[in-house]
Amino acid sequence: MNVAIEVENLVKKYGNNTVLHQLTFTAMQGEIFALLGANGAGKTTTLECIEGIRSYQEGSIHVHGKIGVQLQSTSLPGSITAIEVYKLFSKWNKIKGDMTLLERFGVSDFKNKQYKSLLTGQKRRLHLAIALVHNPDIIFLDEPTAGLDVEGRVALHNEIRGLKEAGKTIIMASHDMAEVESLCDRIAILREGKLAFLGTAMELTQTYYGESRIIIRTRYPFPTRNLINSKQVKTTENDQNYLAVITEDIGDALLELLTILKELDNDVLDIKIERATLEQRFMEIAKEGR
Ligand SMILES: Nc1ncnc2c1ncn2[C@@H]1O[C@H](COP(=O)(O)OP(=O)(O)OP(=O)(O)O)[C@@H](O)[C@H]1O
Repeated sequence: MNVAIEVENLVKKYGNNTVLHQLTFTAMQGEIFALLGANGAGKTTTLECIEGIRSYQEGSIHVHGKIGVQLQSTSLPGSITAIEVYKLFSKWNKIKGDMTLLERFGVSDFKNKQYKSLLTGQKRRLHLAIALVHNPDIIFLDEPTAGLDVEGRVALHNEIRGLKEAGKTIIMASHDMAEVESLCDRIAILREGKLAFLGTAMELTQTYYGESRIIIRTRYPFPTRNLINSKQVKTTENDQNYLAVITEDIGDALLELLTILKELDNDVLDIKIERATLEQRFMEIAKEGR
């Protein structure tokens, strides 16, 4: 896999306020890469530095390919029609706009409507068509499905997957963890302008000192006094034949629980393990930086 974007030791200051501190990461060609962080963490600043519309003080950025940027909803005049917007951007890119893109994103259905009267989903589809007009290699999406209904969301997610299949690199900022989990190959989490996490969604929920919950249903009640000296089990909830324990080590805790149950000649009827969700993990890293 080839590199699409290389950001190395990026430092950005607004006046005396340093908002990006030696930021380093790489996005690969053909991956969907999420840039996450709490408000003010530096996502927009990072994207704008990569897009080349913001200067920075130190470090380097290398972008390997043509970029396309999805506009924010407020960026266009209200009286212009959808087709005029599309032609304007085609002209700006010195190309004859590919009208099949309008069909593909359903823009043709509302091409003569004024921008101000478009629904949120229509605006997003138009913005995506504009971002793709010059057939870019790397596409920047900012909250691509915010404000869309379920149907619009699913349709747009399929389009984004289609772009990836066509070999495009997608860099997206999103606050929607379900969207990030289902779409993105890798996630970078910024906290106060520093990289707090870089990896897959799976790594984000699995690797960690995070706590998990083991819930066991047994044939007979489980006397919790058996767990008083346990190193693995932090807290327990016990209700007749249900036992729920919190642990940082699922393997050892499970082994210990099953051994005790065996000794007591108690049967296990069901075991359920609940891990931290992506949302919980994101909150921990983005807010506390653990
Ligand atoms: N034009 C500017 N002038 C001065 N400070 C700025 C400017 N733009 C952003 N900042 C500051 O830089 C920091 C990072 O802001 P940025 O908008 O990049 O964060 P963000 O993660 O995109 O936040 P959000 O999720 O709210 O969009 C914040 O402290 C913000 O106040």
